[in-house]
Amino acid sequence: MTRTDLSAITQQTKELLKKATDKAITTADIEALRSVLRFHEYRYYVLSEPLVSDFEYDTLYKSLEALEKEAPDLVTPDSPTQRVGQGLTKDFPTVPHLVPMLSLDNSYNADDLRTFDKRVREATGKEVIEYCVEPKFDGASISLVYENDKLVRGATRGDGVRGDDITPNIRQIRSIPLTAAFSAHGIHTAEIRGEVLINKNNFKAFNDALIEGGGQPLANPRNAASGTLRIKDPLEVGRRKLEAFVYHLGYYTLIKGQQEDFSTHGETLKMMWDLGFRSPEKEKKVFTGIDAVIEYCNDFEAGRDDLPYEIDGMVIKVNDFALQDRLGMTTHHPRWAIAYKFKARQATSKLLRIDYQVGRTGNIGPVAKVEPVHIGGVTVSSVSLFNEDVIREKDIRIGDTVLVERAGDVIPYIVKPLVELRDGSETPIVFPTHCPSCSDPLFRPEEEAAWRCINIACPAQVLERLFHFVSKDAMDIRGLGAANIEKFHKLGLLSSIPGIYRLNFEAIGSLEGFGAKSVEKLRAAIEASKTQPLHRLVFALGIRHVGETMAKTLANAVQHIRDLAALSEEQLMALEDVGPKVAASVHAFFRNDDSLALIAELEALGLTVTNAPKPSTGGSFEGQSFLFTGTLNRLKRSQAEGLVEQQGGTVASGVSSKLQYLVVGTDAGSKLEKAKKIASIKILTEDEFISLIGEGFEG
Ligand SMILES: NC(=O)c1ccc[n+]([C@@H]2O[C@H](COP(=O)([O-])OP(=O)(O)OC[C@H]3O[C@@H](n4cnc5c(N)ncnc54)[C@H](O)[C@@H]3O)[C@@H](O)[C@H]2O)c1
Repeated sequence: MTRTDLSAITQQTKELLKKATDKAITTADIEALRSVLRFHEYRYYVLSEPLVSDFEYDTLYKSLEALEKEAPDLVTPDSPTQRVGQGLTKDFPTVPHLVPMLSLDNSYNADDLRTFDKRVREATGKEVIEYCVEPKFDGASISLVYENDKLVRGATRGDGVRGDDITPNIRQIRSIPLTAAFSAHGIHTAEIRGEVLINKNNFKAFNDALIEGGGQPLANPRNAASGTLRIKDPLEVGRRKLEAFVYHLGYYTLIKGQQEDFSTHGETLKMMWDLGFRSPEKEKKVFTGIDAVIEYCNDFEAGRDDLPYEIDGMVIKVNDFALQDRLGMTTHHPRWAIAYKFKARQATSKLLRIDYQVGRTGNIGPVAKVEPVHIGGVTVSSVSLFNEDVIREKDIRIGDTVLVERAGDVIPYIVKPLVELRDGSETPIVFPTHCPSCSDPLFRPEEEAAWRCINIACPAQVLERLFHFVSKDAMDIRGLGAANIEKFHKLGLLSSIPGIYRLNFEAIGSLEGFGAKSVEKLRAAIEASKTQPLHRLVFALGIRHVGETMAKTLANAVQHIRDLAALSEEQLMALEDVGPKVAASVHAFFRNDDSLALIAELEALGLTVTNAPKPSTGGSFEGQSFLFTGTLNRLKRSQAEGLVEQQGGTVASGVSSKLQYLVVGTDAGSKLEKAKKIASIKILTEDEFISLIGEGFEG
């Protein structure tokens, strides 16, 4: 496809989207809609490089569906509504599915689900329907055929009728059993459906390795899973640690004289779980009536980010097989099921300009300003680009249409520019040579990705250092937020960290918006911060490469903060998890006269600069250290660590002979291997850890 074709079809997509939003689409648009949808399906299924968001695709798809409903004579057999996406490659032999692998109808809100329920009730003549609700796994669909209890074939969904035969790759996925006793349920041949996924941790590790090797990271775990299934090297597939959930018994034949022992979808999920598959048996719930279904979908969406794998919605299925048969299917989807899609996480937008932010250590962070776009329930208009290398590697230009992703708590980022959509008006990004705040020339130290301003009096840096010092995880001074710091700085009331402890409260009291009460609160918060434990002060100083955990390691190693100045780089490196980079940075900080003067000043102002022995908390973990590895399923990592600290224990940063407990979640890696070699370390599962906490736990 040439660039002109591409820009024509993009233009056409935009026009149709606008018409769809304005409800101005007519049957005259039907052919254009079809060809545009076919084009985007090819980009999505075959190239794994979509040019529009799923929501935009679905909007056009729904418009076509509505038009065809209005004018059934205009439906053609090759219409996108009459088939599922094209996903056949030329790399594998193809095999027919025993029954077609269809898509799902989509819903986006409670009203859509109520309409679906109404339709089902009307078609079946039932007053209430029993539904089985389960997560919609966001990976690549597969079909597995078992004969005489043996896995004989694994295929992709392909075009829904035929799929790529990828049996050798499928055999590498450990959660897919090679034998499963279907015969115990009277079944001779079974075709089951599932989704292949790569969990978030493995995806991250995989992308990190790609980046390290100089490659481009993959956009999301779904692309990673579907791409991996199609590589022609089964051992490499095995190394990528794919996982599979199976969620549907699509077809089966019975052994002569036998009878099936299930009559609902929920029962088959349990059966597959008992046969050794990973089915959503633990996640599924069966409800009578749609209201409880809606509530469960909302609850699941709220907890989506805590799952170790990606889901993009829920699937609601009529539970009773007899009712499913009565409802039947269209050429595109079964009428007895619907997907409830969560809010989208990706969208396209236009890159308008780059702003440059000065960090507290003088690093210059480019921030892309994009046309405001809704992603995952929030409006995104600023996206960090981290450093100049990211811009160069991704070849991002002003005026580009960019694919923006925002997943859960993760800050939004630019996946890539859509190079195909360039029309020549885009301009390369020219990195500044001088600090945008103080105009000093910028430096880029060797082996670093960031340009820096090294003027420590640079106003932007002063502000950032103050923001960091008072922040929640540092000295936690409430009432001294960014807006107040900026205001006081502007008025000349605050220009350095010690200045916080010398604030002129009288002057502040006379400012607009500050009553006697708020001034008193601020004074009390500042006063209280003086007794924060030493590790918070170490963190608050904003030493490069020293995060919260490292600050604890450093603070625990000394009596007085000044003692850190006496440690050589070698001595620092002997501390847990301190590498050469951290050691060099800490050493440089404490050998600097300005830093020592700052510490002396803070000590004179009454801040805690010594490491007082911790009073006994009487907690049951007193004196014990814990480390967590792998993905926890019941607790969030931060929650688990908090529980340890609450009980008087400490959280270690690595495996060593000083560690007492290693708590192991799913997919634990090298830490577990290392810990197994040290006999004194007790290895606990998450459940064992929770029972150790005992009755205090209410999670
Ligand atoms: N952005 C684009 O350009 C573009 C292009 C084409 C398609 N799409 C997206 O893809 C969607 C269509 O893709 P699709 O046909 O794969 O449909 P889908 O992804 O919306 O839903 C169907 C699929 O869900 C999967 N699934 C996961 N968990 C399941 C469970 N528990 N039970 C049943 N199925 C489960 C199955 O693989 C099934 O094939 C569109 O709605 C659109 O959002 C986007």
